[in-house]
Amino acid sequence: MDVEEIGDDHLFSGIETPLRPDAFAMEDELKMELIEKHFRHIMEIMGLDMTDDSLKGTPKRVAKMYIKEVFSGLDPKNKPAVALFDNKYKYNQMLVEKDISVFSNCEHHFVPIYGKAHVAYISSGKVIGLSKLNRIVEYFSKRPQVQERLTVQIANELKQALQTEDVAVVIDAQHMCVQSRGIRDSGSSTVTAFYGGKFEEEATKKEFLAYLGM
Ligand SMILES: Nc1nc2c(ncn2[C@@H]2O[C@H](COP(=O)(O)OP(=O)(O)OP(=O)(O)O)[C@@H](O)[C@H]2O)c(=O)[nH]1
Ligand SMILES: [Zn+2]
Repeated sequence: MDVEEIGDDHLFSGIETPLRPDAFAMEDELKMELIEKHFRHIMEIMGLDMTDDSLKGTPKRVAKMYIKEVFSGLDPKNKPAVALFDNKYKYNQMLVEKDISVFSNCEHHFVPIYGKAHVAYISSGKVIGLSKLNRIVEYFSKRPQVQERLTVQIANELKQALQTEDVAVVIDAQHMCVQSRGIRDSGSSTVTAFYGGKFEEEATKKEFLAYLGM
């Protein structure tokens, strides 16, 4: 999609998540206290009885969920450590990690995006532990996201971690903002893809997609 064409460049600006330079100047504890306070205010505005047993803990739960769980990937201190190992097995073919669960949130509506990511790379002489592929997907998912940016952020991190251009990422996900509200199309899903280096070659791309049954 061309930014110029849609004429709404604030919606789709750049590969980096738009964060202010002072994004982490405030301690997590204080962030949670403030989110709790403001979320309670939102619930009060909606007329909810905040003395109700089931509701009164919700602002605190939401604050903890935002900072420690679903948006914890905003903070670089939560980035997974990825150790590189020598490719002593001399495995020089494609490695595909498929069906990695994606749980993210749409940055336009703050409702879930969920689906599967499939990532692949061809070793340049180094390998990483398999679970690190899943962890990289998880880290970038735990941000307010658009699927295009999520795809590119994962690909860039894989390139950097694995010291190769030969990486591919496909994400197939469902957006609750499309399914449960707005257009309310519960049958559609969104597929995005990144192909770098050798994956831009037709045969390599085809092999990767064949492993995915695509
Ligand atoms: N490209 C892209 N768009 C997304 C993603 N997630 C949500 N959107 C879309 O972002 C757009 C936001 O557009 P707006 O018109 O400002 O929002 P809205 O009035 O709530 O739009 P409707 O969803 O059509 O009711 C919507 O079309 C969403 O479907 C994403 O990951 N990528
Ligand atoms: Zn949305």
